[in-house]
Amino acid sequence: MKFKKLEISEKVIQRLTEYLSILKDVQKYENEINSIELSKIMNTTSAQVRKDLSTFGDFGVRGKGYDISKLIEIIEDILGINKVNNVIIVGHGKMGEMISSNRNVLGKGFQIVGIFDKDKNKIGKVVSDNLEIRDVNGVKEFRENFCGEVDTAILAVVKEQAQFAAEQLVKNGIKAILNMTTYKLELGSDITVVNIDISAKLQELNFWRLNKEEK
Ligand SMILES: NC(=O)c1ccc[n+]([C@@H]2O[C@H](COP(=O)([O-])OP(=O)(O)OC[C@H]3O[C@@H](n4cnc5c(N)ncnc54)[C@H](O)[C@@H]3O)[C@@H](O)[C@H]2O)c1
Repeated sequence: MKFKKLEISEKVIQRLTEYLSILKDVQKYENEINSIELSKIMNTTSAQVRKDLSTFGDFGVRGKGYDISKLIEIIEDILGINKVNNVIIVGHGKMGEMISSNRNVLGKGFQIVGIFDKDKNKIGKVVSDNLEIRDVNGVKEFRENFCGEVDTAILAVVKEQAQFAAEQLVKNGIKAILNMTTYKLELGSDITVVNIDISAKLQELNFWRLNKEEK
């Protein structure tokens, strides 16, 4: 089933990933959970939980709650992680290496199938899991010859190269970019971009730390 972006807010998807993580923990000792219990762990209201989950269908049983393993299955299906998604890393500096050398960072449903850089001194080097760093100019050929879809890239180039590198990726068929750079990419509306910025998150954290109300 396809969901229209306009109908679903980013926050709902963010919460969906949080529900999944909580459900996986709770599954270790419970088979069912109701919206009140889930809302307490999420620090939200039960109405919010019911509203979020009802965006995607009618999963709960009135008076009984949700079957946890079924709900996990449904959320994984919605997030498309019940199958393996192929991902390439573009830019294998400190950040790219941190990701490629620690596959756990990707979690369930994703595998790195290619690593690309423009640095001639890096190209040809074999890094974790026997993946060779390839020339970034070879993304198109790589995608065409790979047995499976490769639509997603993690962009970890220097900020100054971000827009150029992203445009090249799009020209070569990439449809979704996890943007690790702080550059605000401008790409067509058919391209999905999600930005990750640890520094911005720390600033946000700091604001809330400084403005925390005393209990
Ligand atoms: N998301 C975060 O929270 C976070 C944290 C730290 C750094 N960053 C950002 O991540 C990016 C990478 O940082 P780093 O410390 O790994 O930098 P780095 O200089 O160590 O590595 C950058 C790599 O990108 C390669 N590169 C440059 N232009 C390229 C292009 N057009 N195509 C392919 N490869 C190219 C370089 O050869 C190099 O290997 C930067 O934009 C940095 O600001 C993000």
